[in-house]
Amino acid sequence: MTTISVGMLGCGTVGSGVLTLLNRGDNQISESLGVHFNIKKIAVKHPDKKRGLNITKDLSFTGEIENVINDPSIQIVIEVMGTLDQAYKAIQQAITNGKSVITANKELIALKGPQLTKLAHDYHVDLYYEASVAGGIPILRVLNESLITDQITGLTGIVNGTSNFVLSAMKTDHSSYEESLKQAQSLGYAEANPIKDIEGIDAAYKLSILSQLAFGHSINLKQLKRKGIEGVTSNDINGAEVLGLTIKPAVIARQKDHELFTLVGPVAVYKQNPLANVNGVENSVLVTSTALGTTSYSGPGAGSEPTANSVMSDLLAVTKHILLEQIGTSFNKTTDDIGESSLMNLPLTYFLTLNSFTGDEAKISPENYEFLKQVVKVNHAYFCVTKLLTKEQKNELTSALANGVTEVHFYPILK
Ligand SMILES: NC(=O)C1=CN([C@@H]2O[C@H](COP(=O)(O)OP(=O)(O)OC[C@H]3O[C@@H](n4cnc5c(N)ncnc54)[C@H](OP(=O)(O)O)[C@@H]3O)[C@@H](O)[C@H]2O)C=CC1
Ligand SMILES: N[C@@H](CC=O)C(=O)O
Repeated sequence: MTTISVGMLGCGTVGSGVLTLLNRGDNQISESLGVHFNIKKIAVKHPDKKRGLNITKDLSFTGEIENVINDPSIQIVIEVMGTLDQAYKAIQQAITNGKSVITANKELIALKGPQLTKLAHDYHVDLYYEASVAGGIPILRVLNESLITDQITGLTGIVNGTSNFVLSAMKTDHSSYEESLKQAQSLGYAEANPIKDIEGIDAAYKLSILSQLAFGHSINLKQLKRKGIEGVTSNDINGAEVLGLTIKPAVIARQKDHELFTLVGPVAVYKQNPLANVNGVENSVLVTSTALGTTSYSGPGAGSEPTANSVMSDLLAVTKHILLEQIGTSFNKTTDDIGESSLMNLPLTYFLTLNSFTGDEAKISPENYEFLKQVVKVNHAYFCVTKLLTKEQKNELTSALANGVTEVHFYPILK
């Protein structure tokens, strides 16, 4: 039996899930791989906190990250604490100390992934981050292994469990936005700062990581236009339903020639779109590629054990490399020169909700507004579907409506 010493940074929602799965899978791992994992040290912020872990083994907690990353007996470091600068420094140090690293930290990988990949390559250690996108769905392995020889032309997905949970609860249970978000937080789905979930920041990080693997291109997050779900109202959700649509928090990247068209924000989807039925904390990624056409990958996008399962699959991948002396691989592709543009620059159809009338609301009809295709009135709100509009036509419609309506919400419609 080979013993591999592992150090962990963090023992919250994901970290405790990793310990549970390690404990549960101990015998199976020993039997199939002949390996026993020794969790040597766990660095946390509050080492004396009572954790209620359902684990028989003695665990050694420390308040010092250095005690983990500088321990010469530790071969693999699992980073599940979050943060950007601290995690970056810790992982750099762990790698230069010759340790392979597994992380669930999407912010870090989206912003510093290429640098860490290069460092891991230079130091001949592994760097894996399956848990950083779509929680329990093994989407990075699919992109990096199963589709490695295919040409990916587009990605469309729901990759933030918290946002999807909130919009689903507002639609199905008629819960308020605030209640649903609190529930997502108590279930361990939300980020330490939930603004990252609801403002689309977390989804943008994940789109950037997906894009690194699918297109070899790191999205410029400073220039990326993104929207969150904070502006989505119950009125919008109910109005969409009247027209057979559902509002979903989406990410999109479509490659056309040398341009990547991106979107991060709420969209409206018809019932036949597979994303319409992805509810609660579920995530889904639809990948369009030349050989396969469109394939879909769905599952729990956040939460303790689903995310820990992705960490475990990375842990076993690194372990196999250690056993076979093949250490020194990562999820990565070389970056090339692709331009970026907003998907909103392409012609799209939109779902709109109109409220708070200051003019003659009876005028809202396809007869009076040439760009509107369908209009339904419910009490004092109007719900509309537009024709296919260029960006200029959309702006024209917005200005025309500005005369009589003080609140207009636009959602791109995905077929
Ligand atoms: N929750 C989820 O569903 C998912 C989370 N992720 C990512 O996984 C990572 C962890 O998330 P999650 O488990 O939810 O977070 P939690 O807030 O539940 O846990 C964070 C853990 O890290 C420890 N920690 C925080 N800061 C420090 C520090 N400066 N030094 C040492 N330890 C520290 C905390 O210590 P203490 O316990 O003492 O406070 C805690 O144990 C994040 O990067 C997150 O984005 C990825 C996919 C899904
Ligand atoms: N906060 C994230 C956690 C997983 O990445 C989410 O809600 O998706």
